[in-house]
Amino acid sequence: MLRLTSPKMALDGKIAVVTGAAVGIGEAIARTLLQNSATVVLLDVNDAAGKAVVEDVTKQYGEDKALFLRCNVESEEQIKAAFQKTVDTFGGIDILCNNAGILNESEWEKTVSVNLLGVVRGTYVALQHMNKLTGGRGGVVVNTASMAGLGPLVSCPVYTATKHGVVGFTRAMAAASAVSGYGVRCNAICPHFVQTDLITNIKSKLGQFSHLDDATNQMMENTGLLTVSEVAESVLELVMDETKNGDVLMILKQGKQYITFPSMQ
Ligand SMILES: NC(=O)c1ccc[n+]([C@@H]2O[C@H](COP(=O)([O-])OP(=O)(O)OC[C@H]3O[C@@H](n4cnc5c(N)ncnc54)[C@H](O)[C@@H]3O)[C@@H](O)[C@H]2O)c1
Ligand SMILES: CCCCC[C@H](O)/C=C/C=C\C=C\C=C\[C@@H](O)[C@@H](O)CCCC(=O)O
Repeated sequence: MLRLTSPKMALDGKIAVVTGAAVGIGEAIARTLLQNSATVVLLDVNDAAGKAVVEDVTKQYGEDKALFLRCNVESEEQIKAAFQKTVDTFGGIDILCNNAGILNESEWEKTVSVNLLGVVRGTYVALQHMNKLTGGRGGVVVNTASMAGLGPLVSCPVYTATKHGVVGFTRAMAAASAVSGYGVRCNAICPHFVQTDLITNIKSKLGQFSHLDDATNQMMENTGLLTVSEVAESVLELVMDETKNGDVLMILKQGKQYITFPSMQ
């Protein structure tokens, strides 16, 4: 295939928004998109860390390639403002990575609000800008689910529910977009355990299920930990491969695999 640009230029001119981008997987996603020439808006509630990432990547990629905006994905108002600022500043949105997420079985309603409702809010607001039927130029949404979106974690039933919801929402949105002609692809990643803050002090995050942490800790020991870069590379694959819509990519230490779901027909 004749490449008109180098692979690293593949996202030149594309505008990406990444939620939960200040640290962890989101930071790695933002850096990987920048490395491939996208312009990236980083959204998070951690101002200090988010601004530090932007300061660092600006040295590497130049001015006007990255912007940090404080945005709590629990607030539709803040999401609308951040996305409008993105469009006003850079001219549109081509890529959305709904990545922000927490693990807290005590504050389980907050977990639902961030992990599931935050993905719905982000997708619906982004569609107002990306949908070809309403003046957008199409694009792709990649949602960060989890292996807990494919199978239950005994120690965190609500977290499990949110991630199952992200997988289901992503697949349904992908179908709705395809049938409606929105021109927006929707995909999800399901990483196994990744070395980030989210999995530190797990027992303190399990609430009434803290006595069940052994099974999860044992699984973590058995499977090993993914790096954030390994996860970000999978996000890049789903962003760049325009054949992917409604796809769910499981990411394990030993490799990655697209999930096949039972046919409903
Ligand atoms: N670490 C893992 O083992 C693992 C595995 C699979 C999936 N995930 C998922 O990956 C995503 C990123 O998690 P991580 O491991 O990088 O965790 P992390 O705690 O290192 O980073 C999460 C980021 O999201 C931000 N955030 C939290 N609540 C927010 C909100 N309301 N609005 C905006 N930003 C918010 C945090 O400030 C932080 O910067 C989450 O959705 C998580 O469920 C993590
Ligand atoms: C308490 C840690 C939460 C980490 C959340 C993060 O999203 C990582 C998830 C990684 C793996 C999840 C695997 C789920 C496997 C299930 O299908 C089941 O096989 C697990 C059985 C053991 C258990 O702890 O429930």
